[in-house]
Amino acid sequence: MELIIAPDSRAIATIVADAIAALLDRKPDAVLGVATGSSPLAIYDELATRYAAGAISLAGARAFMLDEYVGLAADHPQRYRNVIETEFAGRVDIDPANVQGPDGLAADIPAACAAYEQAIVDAGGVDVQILGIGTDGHIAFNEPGSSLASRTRIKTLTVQTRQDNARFFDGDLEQVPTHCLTQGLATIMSARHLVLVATGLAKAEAVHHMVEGSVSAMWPATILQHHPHATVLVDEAAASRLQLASYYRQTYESKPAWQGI
Ligand SMILES: N[C@@H]1[C@@H](O)[C@H](O)[C@@H](COP(=O)(O)O)O[C@@H]1O
Repeated sequence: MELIIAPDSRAIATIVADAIAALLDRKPDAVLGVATGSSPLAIYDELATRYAAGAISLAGARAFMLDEYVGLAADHPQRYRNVIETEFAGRVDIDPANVQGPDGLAADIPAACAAYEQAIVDAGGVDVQILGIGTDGHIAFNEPGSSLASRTRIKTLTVQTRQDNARFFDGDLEQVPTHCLTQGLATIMSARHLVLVATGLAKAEAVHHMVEGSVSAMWPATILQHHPHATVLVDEAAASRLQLASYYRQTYESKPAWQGI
């Protein structure tokens, strides 16, 4: 696992956008894994800026979403499909038909989850998966206790996650759905490169466990320790509980630029 401590989310976004631009250069039909939440927003801003400047094109790219709330109306602004359209897909030239997500309105949820897994396989797998992390260490919506071998399925959200996300629902916990569909931890682990972004003090404990704790379903993000190519980008606040912070800094500072992330 590579750990990068950067000054702020803009600096993080530049590093991640550089990696995505390099990927698109060598593979114009790259498969991106896109995440919701506030953590990836600066990355989407940076990609939109580079697209507007003519520096990158996502015309051939494909994208798969991590997760979706169950039961939110098709036009609900917090439906993750709509959030991804607003924050990412609608700001670049990706073909909307090439952006897929789990169907939180499916009548047959197990069938929809199986079909989603197959769609990712049929696309050749995800090249780079952008991830955030919940304060309880969840990735996508794999809450504590999630099987480390899980695939796309329905999950019950914890009260903590619903409270964390209530800010997107007028601060009203009752409006936050209780269930979601989410890629499983094994689904996420199948991506060729994982890029996890975390900023702010509220993430410091989860980041510490993810990077330096024991691998455990109680801190689902610890599964990244088993990935051969995982990059974790954090700001100073999110890094504040890391025991080996100075080692990570030295390692990144002495890394040749040509290596990228
Ligand atoms: N399902 C999403 C996760 O993918 C995201 O990582 C997490 C953290 O969100 P934020 O980046 O806003 O802190 O929120 C939600 O639970």
